Amino acid sequence: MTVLGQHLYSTPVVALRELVQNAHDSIVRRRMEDPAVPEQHLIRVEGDLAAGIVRVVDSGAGLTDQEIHRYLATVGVGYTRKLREETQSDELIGMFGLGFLSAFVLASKVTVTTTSWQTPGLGWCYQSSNGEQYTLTPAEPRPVGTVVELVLRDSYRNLGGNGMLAKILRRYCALLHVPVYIGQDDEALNGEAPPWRQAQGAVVEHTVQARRKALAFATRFEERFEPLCTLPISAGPDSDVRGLLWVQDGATYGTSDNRNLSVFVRGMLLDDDARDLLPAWAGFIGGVIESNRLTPTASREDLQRDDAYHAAQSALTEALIDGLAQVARQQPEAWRRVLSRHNEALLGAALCDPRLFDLLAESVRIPTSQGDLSVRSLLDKGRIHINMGSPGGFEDMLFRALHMPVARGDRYAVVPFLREWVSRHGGVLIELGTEHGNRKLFSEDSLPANELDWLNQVLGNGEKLVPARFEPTALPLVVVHDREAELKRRLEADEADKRISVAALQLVRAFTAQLDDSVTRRLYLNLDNPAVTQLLQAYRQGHPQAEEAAGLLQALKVILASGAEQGGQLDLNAALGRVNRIFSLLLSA
Ligand SMILES: Nc1ncnc2c1ncn2[C@@H]1O[C@H](COP(=O)(O)OP(=O)(O)OP(=O)(O)O)[C@@H](O)[C@H]1O
Repeated sequence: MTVLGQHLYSTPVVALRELVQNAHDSIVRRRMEDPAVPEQHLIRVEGDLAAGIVRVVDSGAGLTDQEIHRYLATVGVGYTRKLREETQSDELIGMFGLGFLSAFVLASKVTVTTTSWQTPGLGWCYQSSNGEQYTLTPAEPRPVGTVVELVLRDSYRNLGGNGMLAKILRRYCALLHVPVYIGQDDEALNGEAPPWRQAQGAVVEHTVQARRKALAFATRFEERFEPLCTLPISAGPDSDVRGLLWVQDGATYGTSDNRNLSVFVRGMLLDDDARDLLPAWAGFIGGVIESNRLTPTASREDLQRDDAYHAAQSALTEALIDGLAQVARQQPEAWRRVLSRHNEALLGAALCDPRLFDLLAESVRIPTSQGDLSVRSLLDKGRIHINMGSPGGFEDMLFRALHMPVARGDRYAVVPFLREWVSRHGGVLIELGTEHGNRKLFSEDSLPANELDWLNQVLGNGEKLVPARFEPTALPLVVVHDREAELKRRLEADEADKRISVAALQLVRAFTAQLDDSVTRRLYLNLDNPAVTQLLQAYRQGHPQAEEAAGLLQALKVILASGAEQGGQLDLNAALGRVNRIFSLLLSA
């Protein structure tokens, strides 16, 4: 009893939902069985704060004394399941024969007064303080239906307030098909049907007015964000899921997960955090859905991962992709806001589905050294440059000199997105800092061995010297860090080992084994640069000042590198000293 009553549910408040659900099922039963059934049915939940009492009143089928013994008082057995199996009804909610027990968690005494439609002249009163022992006595007949009265335990007395009851039940019962009234209210808390039930036919019409209604509905459900625009979900052949998704109006980062999905089964809220039904990339999506096919677990707070669940998952992904495409087509202003709020998440999303990629390819923005730009404005003669290092590296310096933006490969999803983009739309992606990328940026050339030796001596600080030709020609030389070698070092560092699992580590090792880290820095010397050509000429002619002039270039290298990164390895003060010395040498000559 303790396990079933107390530990099955995450919160004792669920008991209120269970009682309203029983009232609902009893009304459905009466509609099916009682030929003289009244037109109007209702459920009324009344609280008495001072007395610490809650009453749930229904105009349902009521129970006979036999039924009380057999169904209400027997754990794991319910008339509801029997009826459900006989009629295959989609309306009945209960199935496990357990929910009523949860009342004893909230209440020190439960009294059920009931009159069955089968015996309208008789009343029965069930009473129990623990669900194990109970009494059943005849009572004054009441109008057909049932009153369940809870005398609340001290710790739950606040549930006796009508305001509190309304707050709780508004969430659970928002989509229930029978009106639920609180206290003496004459307006039901679930009076307004959700937008998808109001629409004629299967598909929600997309008029401005319908959109406004849907947005107002979404606003009531989304607690943390303002909904930005809504996306309808209609039932299809594989899944009966219907409802509404919306894009949240709050900035996300690539991996933010604010998915928020409430699932109603047969009109009753089952799970208000069913985020796994939404695709993982939809971190900026909220929604409400309903279905009769999804199967609750016994606690009725989660869903079984069955065929219906997987069908619902696919239906939601489809609705999401179609819905976003529709917003892009029909609501340009909302679409602009979607793009600006969730740019980073959408970059990642685009990689998960080719249709999303098509939708977003031209409109998402790529973070670059010059701010966020569309892929088109990053293209330079069919080439897109991407910095595989962190910002502030030589790549940024080089591209600043070229007046060209370079994409930031250190940001979420940028590298795979750009790779996908060029594979679909053509163009060349130059990944700077990788050997492959460098070869595209610097066309390597050669020099005689003696010249290379001398240059190494006067310009080098342990880098590999590579004679090359590159833009801008005004730049005589640049030190380039090998990003793959850096990555290899980082991945193989001991501290990384501690943070990752053995399996992941094996993968990492397999990957890094392929990376050549024998060269960590290359010094590209620009043979198109006038200073470099003159220097080489001076060396060849045995010019007495050739070494001093080289010293100036070496100083420039150090100064540029210190502005870029890891200048710490080079002596900036010595370089500045050399500039001063050569300066005074020139002027005194
Ligand atoms: N208000 C009510 N009016 C009429 N019958 C009721 C009422 N509440 C409970 N019952 C009867 O008692 C049975 C047991 O109820 P209980 O809440 O324990 O389980 P259930 O609703 O059948 O299933 P679940 O555990 O899935 O909610 C019901 O099947 C129904 O026959």
